[in-house]
Amino acid sequence: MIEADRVGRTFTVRRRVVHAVRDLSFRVGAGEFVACLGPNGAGKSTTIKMLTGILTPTSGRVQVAGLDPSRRRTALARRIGVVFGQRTTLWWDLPLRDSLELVRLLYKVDRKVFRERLDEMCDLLDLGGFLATPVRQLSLGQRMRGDITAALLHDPAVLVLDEPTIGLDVVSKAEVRDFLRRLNAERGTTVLLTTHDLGDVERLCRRVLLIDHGRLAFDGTVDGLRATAPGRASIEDVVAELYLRSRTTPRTPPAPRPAPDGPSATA
Ligand SMILES: Nc1ncnc2c1ncn2[C@@H]1O[C@H](COP(=O)(O)OP(=O)(O)OP(=O)(O)O)[C@@H](O)[C@H]1O
Repeated sequence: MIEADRVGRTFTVRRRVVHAVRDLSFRVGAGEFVACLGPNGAGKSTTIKMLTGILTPTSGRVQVAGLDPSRRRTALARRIGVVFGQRTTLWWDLPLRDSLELVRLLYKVDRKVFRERLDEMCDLLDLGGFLATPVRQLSLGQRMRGDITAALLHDPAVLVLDEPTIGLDVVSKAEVRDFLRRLNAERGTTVLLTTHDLGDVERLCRRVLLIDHGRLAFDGTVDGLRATAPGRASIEDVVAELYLRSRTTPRTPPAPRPAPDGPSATA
């Protein structure tokens, strides 16, 4: 369903080349629920942006739902839903209901289907109390529920979320997680999310991709991730150790230094 094959993305900032993502390869099958972890600046958002067609890779190949995201952005939009926790796709000054109606028009969702889905989302995400509220007046938790609804109105096969629980209180987090778990289990929607909240990982994901310095550092189960730092009590401790190791490990091996009295053989 999602495929990254030796993908790279660079940015040039004041003539300096930043390698945000390097040589990244992974596959996510239909119906999987996968978390993408990594320290700040590791390349997670850049990866998500390439998977959703916002950014074009500078090397390698990406396919999502059988499409090249940057070339088939419109076609892809019909197959995937995207939620950015730090930004809304809703219309700031419109009531949530009108904002969702605009999304319906954009995605050409049949009016009857829209009503059924909205009713369902109102039940599952408890939207009813604030459908008439302008988006700018919504709390972060309400806005997130609105954004998730907007991303799912066209019933996409894949849902990609960038930090969906950021800033949410414990109850809102639990509600969003419960909703995502059910979406994956009952509708079979493939879910890929980035997060710094390891509660999301423990409660939702069977598989973890760990990105470090733009490269894939781990791809496996949550238990497999724990096993990389034996003796650590919690998943937070495991991940903290991995991130600390990453800070102290050079990104590329240092060039061999010649011995003081000239180059030596294999010493
Ligand atoms: N538009 C851009 N222009 C220049 N550099 C960028 C741009 N976007 C990202 N970068 C750089 O690419 C690297 C990876 O950034 P990215 O946002 O993908 O990391 P991240 O893992 O999502 O981080 P965080 O967890 O802090 O959100 C960083 O060094 C960042 O500064």
